[in-house]
Amino acid sequence: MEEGKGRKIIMFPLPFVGHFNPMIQLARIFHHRGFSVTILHTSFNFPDPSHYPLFTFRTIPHNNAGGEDPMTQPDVSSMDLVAFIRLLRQTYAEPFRQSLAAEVGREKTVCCLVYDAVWVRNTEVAAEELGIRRMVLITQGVASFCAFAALPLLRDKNYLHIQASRLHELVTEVPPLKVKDLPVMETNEPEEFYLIATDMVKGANSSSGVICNTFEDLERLSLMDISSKSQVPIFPIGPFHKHNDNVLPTTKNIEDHVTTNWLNKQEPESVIYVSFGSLADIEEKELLKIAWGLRNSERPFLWVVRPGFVRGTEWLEALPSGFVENIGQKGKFVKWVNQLEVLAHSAVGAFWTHCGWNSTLESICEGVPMICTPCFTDQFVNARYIVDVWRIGIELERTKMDKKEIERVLRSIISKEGDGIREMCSELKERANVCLRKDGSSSKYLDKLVNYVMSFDSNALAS
Ligand SMILES: O=c1ccn([C@@H]2O[C@H](COP(=O)(O)OP(=O)(O)O[C@H]3O[C@H](CO)[C@@H](O)[C@H](O)[C@H]3O)[C@@H](O)[C@H]2O)c(=O)[nH]1
Repeated sequence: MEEGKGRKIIMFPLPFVGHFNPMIQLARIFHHRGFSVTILHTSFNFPDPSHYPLFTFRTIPHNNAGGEDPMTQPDVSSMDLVAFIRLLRQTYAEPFRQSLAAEVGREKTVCCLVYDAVWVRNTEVAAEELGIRRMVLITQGVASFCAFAALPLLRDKNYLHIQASRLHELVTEVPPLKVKDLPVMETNEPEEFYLIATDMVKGANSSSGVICNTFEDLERLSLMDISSKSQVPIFPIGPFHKHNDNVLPTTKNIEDHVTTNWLNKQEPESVIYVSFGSLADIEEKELLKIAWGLRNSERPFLWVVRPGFVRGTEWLEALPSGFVENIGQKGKFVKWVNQLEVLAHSAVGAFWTHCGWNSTLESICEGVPMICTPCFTDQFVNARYIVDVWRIGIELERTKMDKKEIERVLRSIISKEGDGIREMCSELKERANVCLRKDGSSSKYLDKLVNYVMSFDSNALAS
């Protein structure tokens, strides 16, 4: 399709896998509709552009011209995520403004900026100065966005510092969430976290529109909720990765082939796939509980243990000597996998996940039941919806995790007890397929989005 021909969209992703992947998938969706796309990316975590030949990439340098990169200083690696995001926002605010101005000066066909909701203030000011329309991408679910939007109210009502004895109470302002599901985070900078979360909502509400990686049938009530509170158009066009086989190009390495060969040898729906995404880390003692629980469940498992996953040590050193050898072919440990391929493999019977939004959607699209161990922010919200609303998973709380409980949950989800969950998974998978058909809700919203962006003037001064 050629609708967007001659028009350029500038995109500004947050440089983490869980945020970059959906932005690139969205870029491919726009490209498919004829737009050209330039990605402005921080020098930190700069991707290999040769993997994404459809797009132009420009590096945004850090703010310490000629000096050391503030993002790679030794003390940065020990920072908590909130402090890290604060530093990221400070480091790239002015360089982003200059990069955007240079891009707009060079290109007369720019019709809008699409940026990750977390960047907010830096981008708002820069885009407004240049008269560029800005649209926000929410890489999380809409239910969690609604919970972020409710944070000021919840803070006024003192929910954010509630006693441990009330953690299981329903929060009537944001049902079906319980106090323990509120999208908060353990951090040394709680005020900064509150600022990032509330800025994100304000930034979205003052933008020209919000693009969400979700579909109407999945989050209907939450979509109605934000639409009723916000003046800006909302475009739920997900799941992004299912548009036109929008699978990101990956270079296959030997490890991927070995993993596929191993999966090919397993019984259908027998394997527990374990991955906690790209950011969460765990304590050494948690690693041990997971390892023993997996072993004792006697189910085959595929476990992603990426570097940095265990706080302060290498995972292999944390396990008793001989543990991996004793597991033998029953379990497989890998640093990283092609998750979409793994979830689509017929041998996979359940996904033990931290409930990051991409993993949640990917699992829904493949109809795989989930075991939910959320670690921070939106993951708590996603877990509640997976377990209580969509009924496609079982909760395995991080604080309650011990080897017996793990063993029990792993055995039950793969057995007859998991039948009801599997039925709901198939139903939801089908609904995800339907929304992407020509007359499905996500396809219709995408047409609306394309027409909307087409209505923006190139390098528009009007807003
Ligand atoms: O071995 C692996 C592990 C992960 N992935 C991919 O990496 C992405 C991980 O994304 P997600 O599941 O969302 O987890 P995080 O990396 O933790 O994502 C961050 O960003 C998400 C979107 O904002 C939030 O929902 C999470 O809470 C936040 O931690 C997914 O696309 C996976 O397919 C792989 O390809 N291979």
